[in-house]
Amino acid sequence: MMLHIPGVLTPDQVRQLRSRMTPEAWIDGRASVGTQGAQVKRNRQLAEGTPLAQELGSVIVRALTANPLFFAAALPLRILPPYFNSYAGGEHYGLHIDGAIRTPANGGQTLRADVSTTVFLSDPEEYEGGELVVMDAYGAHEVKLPAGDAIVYPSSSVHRVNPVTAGERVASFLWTQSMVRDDGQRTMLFDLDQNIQKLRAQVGDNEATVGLTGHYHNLLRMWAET
Ligand SMILES: O=C(O)CCC(=O)C(=O)O
Ligand SMILES: [Fe+2]
Repeated sequence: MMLHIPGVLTPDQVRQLRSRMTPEAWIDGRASVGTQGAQVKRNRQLAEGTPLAQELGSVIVRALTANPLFFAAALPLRILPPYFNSYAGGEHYGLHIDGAIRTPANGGQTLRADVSTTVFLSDPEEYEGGELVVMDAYGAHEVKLPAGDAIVYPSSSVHRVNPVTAGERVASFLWTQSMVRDDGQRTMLFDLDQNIQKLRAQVGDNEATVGLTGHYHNLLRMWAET
């Protein structure tokens, strides 16, 4: 499932994060990638594990974990400390797949990447190109969102970032291990959850909505690892 989550960060939070990213903080993005990714990755990132990356990353993690849509879609068990990237002057990230197993720079707990997230920190008007393109069985999906919005997509999908031909595209990206490993199961749980919530808003709670909520939790009980 691909899901657009609007307003994860407020405009003020975006401004504050951006103001901390001074030019000298950026390093070659190939520092955090395997050999295949290194051949197609041309961008810059904040160095992993530094106090700056940790501080800015914790703003992103707090905002995402407090967001009901992110929680319902990703069902997070563990979140790797977020990364920050910048693309300008034709920089891009060619077709690749995110590695399955990730260990934080500071030696924290290893996780399995189930859900990939990009939080946009530049508005679409600030740059040309730079679309995140995610492939799935239904084709190629181009994503370019307002600053503060996020996209989540399965880490199992091949994707790329188109060259940024003018301006600068700044984003945060991160990997989540979900309590539910399988994207199809997560999608079913998300759809069920969202429809139960719609129903409860329309008719309030009754025996049927309680029963459906029970069904949601029983599926989660069947599929979740904690
Ligand atoms: O910049 C993005 O939106 C995604 C970056 C990406 O795919 C990666 O670093 O693996
Ligand atoms: Fe990626």
